[in-house]
Amino acid sequence: MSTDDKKDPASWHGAKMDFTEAMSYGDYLGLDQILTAQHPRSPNHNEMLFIIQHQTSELWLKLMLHEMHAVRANLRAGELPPAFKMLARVARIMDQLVHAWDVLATLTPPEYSAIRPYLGASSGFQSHQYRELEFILGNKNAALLAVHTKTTHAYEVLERELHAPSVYDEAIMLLARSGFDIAADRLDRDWTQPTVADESVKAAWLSVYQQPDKYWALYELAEKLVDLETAFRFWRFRHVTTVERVIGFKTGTGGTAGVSYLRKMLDVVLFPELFSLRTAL
Ligand code: HEM
Ligand SMILES: N[C@@H](CC(=O)c1ccccc1NC=O)C(=O)O
Repeated sequence: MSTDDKKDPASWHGAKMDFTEAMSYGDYLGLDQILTAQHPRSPNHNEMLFIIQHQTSELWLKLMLHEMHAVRANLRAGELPPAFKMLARVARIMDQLVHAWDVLATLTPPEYSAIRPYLGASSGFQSHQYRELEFILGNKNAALLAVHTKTTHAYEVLERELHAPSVYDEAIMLLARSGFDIAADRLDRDWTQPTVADESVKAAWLSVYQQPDKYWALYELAEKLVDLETAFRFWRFRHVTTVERVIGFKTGTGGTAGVSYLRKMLDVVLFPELFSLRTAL
């Protein structure tokens, strides 16, 4: 690099400097929109943390949904290797969100209490992307559509997802196509209902785990799903413990009892047979 280079505003180590005609980093990423979407409502310094923590979570949720829709399509098409790759990615994203709680836990009760009155009735309970993720994983609950206005895109998406087989339903259909004897009412059911444990599904997964060499792809699928559910459980646990640390046992802004509601959610089992079969191994 010559001294001239350092002085020339059109060149720094050969880097392109003029983007009047070309697409720049910020153009490509839509940074003008993203970086002007933080609107603190309180005078409190810590609200920026609260906003960015949620916005980044929503971006990761968006990617998780993008991946999970593709996982379901790949399972349906019997394309397992790409589905494995995506499931592994989603589990790692979930791990990242688990660790993100460490940042939010730096928010102390008095700091949050200064922000909370400005949140009104808004709550993560109303996150349509979170609800869609629960639905695509099989934790269906039609009653929760009501927080979304009927005419909105979010409502339509959630309604469509409520009626569609979950990723786990697709895995079970794959078991049947692989020759396992799955109960007919498990293969064609009311998809709006949450996953319920089924003995024929448990027996099929048990065979897979008893002969991994014979059923390697299904075995790998099962373990990828267990990885994902494990990460999700950690997320739920960190949520409720962080909430207890920050607001104690106050009622939630979304109207639920708060910590006791979130604790109840720790009982949700997304892929029941994949966990219950372990006792038999
Ligand atoms: C100080 C931080 C937080 C507090 C005090 C808090 C508190 C709560 C409470 C009390 C609920 C129950 C619903 C209600 O009545 O409002 C809830 C639900 C929820 N929160 Fe948070 N939360 C916090 C951070 C977060 C973060 C960072 C996320 C990430 C996106 C999040 C996502 C959710 C979701 C998705 C629900 C619905 C859970 C379900 O229905 O199973 N929350 N939160
Ligand atoms: N439910 C929380 C409020 C809350 O956490 C929240 C409010 C607005 C936007 C995101 C939120 N995060 C998760 O619920 C509370 O009761 O304090």
